[in-house]
Amino acid sequence: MSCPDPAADYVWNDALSDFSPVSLPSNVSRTSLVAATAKSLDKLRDARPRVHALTNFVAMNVSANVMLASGAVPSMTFRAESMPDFVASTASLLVNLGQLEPEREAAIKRAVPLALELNRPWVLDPVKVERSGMRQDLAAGLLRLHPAVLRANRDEVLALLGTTGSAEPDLEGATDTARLLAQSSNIVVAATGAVDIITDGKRTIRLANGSLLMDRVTAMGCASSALLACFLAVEPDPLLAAAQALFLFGVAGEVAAERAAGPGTFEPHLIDAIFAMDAATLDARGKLL
Ligand SMILES: Nc1ncnc2c1ncn2[C@@H]1O[C@H](COP(=O)(O)OP(=O)(O)O)[C@@H](O)[C@H]1O
Ligand SMILES: Cc1ncsc1CCOP(=O)(O)O
Ligand SMILES: [Mg+2]
Repeated sequence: MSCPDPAADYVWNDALSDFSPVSLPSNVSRTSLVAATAKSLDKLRDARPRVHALTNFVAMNVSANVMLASGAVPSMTFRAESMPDFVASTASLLVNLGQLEPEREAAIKRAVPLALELNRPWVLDPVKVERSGMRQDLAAGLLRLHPAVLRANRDEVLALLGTTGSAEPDLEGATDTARLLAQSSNIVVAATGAVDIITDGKRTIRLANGSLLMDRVTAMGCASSALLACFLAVEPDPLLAAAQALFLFGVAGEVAAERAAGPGTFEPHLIDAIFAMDAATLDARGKLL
């Protein structure tokens, strides 16, 4: 049975009428991305920040393990009344729209205005937004509140731009599309796929690591968004936080794919590879386009 939170709609509608855009600086090289990713991982492992993830049941377990492997400490309650306590003490927040049962929607509408008020960076993952008008409406409202980063696959990016049809087949088209959404929403967009495109509309970083197996194991996108929330806890520039998280995730995915016998054994190898990641491995494998 759902548990409506009477405060949620009031706080939510109030928040929608009051947002402030972010402003961003410039320039990233491969060498600096390797060094910055390793540095952020050191910070995560030392400080062990707590990161609150409002995510779906399919993704919870793998996301929590990916977060723990990075050094962060996950919390995942989606009880609306618990949001003030959990958001006040979190370093950053993940908002994932997968499954989206009423309890989690109420928690999201309570948590996001609190995160904005308390200056906690947050990530939006608009899971399968192209398939549901209800999810479209919620995602559009959330985008107006300026998440630090939107992490979405190419179909989701297109849906948020209001375009129908399937994702751009070519990289330049997909890059233009991601830039357009970043500019029109004034946020960082991390459009994942075989190549991850991370852009604030001016600066763009494209990462070509990862494995085909990541498309054959459930909730890899959700787990990448969870890892991104962890990096927002230690890296203040959202473009760099997104690039570092997806760089780590992609390189760890490649390492895992070499060790796994198939999708069934991929996930534990991925978690092991994140846990053991170092600057030398990032440097040896990192591919920027
Ligand atoms: N064909 C592929 N080759 C390499 N990496 C991939 C591939 N497909 C997805 N990935 C990686 O898997 C992760 C999840 O991305 P994606 O599949 O786009 O998300 P979602 O599960 O939300 O659709 C990202 O880190 C992405 O780089
Ligand atoms: C909610 C849900 N339903 C099917 S898969 C899934 C989890 C999301 O998966 P992904 O992160 O790969 O988009
Ligand atoms: Mg997804």
